[in-house]
Amino acid sequence: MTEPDPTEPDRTEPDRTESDRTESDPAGSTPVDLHFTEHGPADGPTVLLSGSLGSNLDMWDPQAEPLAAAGFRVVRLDHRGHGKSPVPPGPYRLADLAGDATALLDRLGVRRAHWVGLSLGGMVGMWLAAHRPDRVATLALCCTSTAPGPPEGWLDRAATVRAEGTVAIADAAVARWFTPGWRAANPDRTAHHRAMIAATPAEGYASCCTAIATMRLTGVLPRITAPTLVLSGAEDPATPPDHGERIARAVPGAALEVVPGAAHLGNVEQPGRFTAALLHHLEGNP
Ligand SMILES: O=C(O)CCC(=O)CC(=O)O
Repeated sequence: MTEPDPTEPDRTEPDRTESDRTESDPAGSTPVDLHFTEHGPADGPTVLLSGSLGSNLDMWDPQAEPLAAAGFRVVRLDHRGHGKSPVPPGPYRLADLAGDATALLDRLGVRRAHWVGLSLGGMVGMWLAAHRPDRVATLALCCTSTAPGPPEGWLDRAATVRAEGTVAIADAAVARWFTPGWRAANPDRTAHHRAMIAATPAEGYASCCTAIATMRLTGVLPRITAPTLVLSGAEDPATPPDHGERIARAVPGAALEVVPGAAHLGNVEQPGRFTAALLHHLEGNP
């Protein structure tokens, strides 16, 4: 049984609209052709890296080469409305983002992939593992949540971005992505990630905020059968470790690791710890 989640009082009832639509249309709306890159051997087991709101696939720079060197075919994607992927008009649902990812796997001829998702990428991974278990070999859920704050906050953020652009939220977001110490020690890399957020199309960013505001994941976690690792950043203000703990309790057999010295983009701030944990998980579940 999933425990009631006191932080998501208005997300505990099943979302009839979402479940009706996902049962009749598990792939969501018409998929778009996502932008992606590949590293590593084409015949290796596929690892799909799926990132956070406001990012592009460069956020996985610290992991791409090490995972490829370990023999994995590493596929990094830009969500719809992000990076170099198309920007269909919103709002979006997690089902839409998951449908784009399965369409990409189809294009690549991959039946099942190891899913590594951070924040929004983890939310899409939870959706996919629950609704399309045939496509997910293993699941790594990094710095993510089933309820990262009240839906109104996400709808307010979407409205701000639609009115003023992503530049309006870039400073606040990058302050959640990295600890103050890391930002002070890495001003160029902080500026690079701030620019990544500010370059995200407003329609894409805002529409993904709506996907987060309307998602209903808590009830489906017990269905997940993929071997699951939950990684949290000890200093993550956006999806704090107790959010990861709740996921790890609800997904059968899930392992949990809390990484010290990491805020929201823990894979960038603590690349060694994150990559080692991912490799241990992937190699332990071939
Ligand atoms: O990063 C995500 O995918 C969702 C959480 C978030 O937006 C963190 C932030 O930038 O504030």
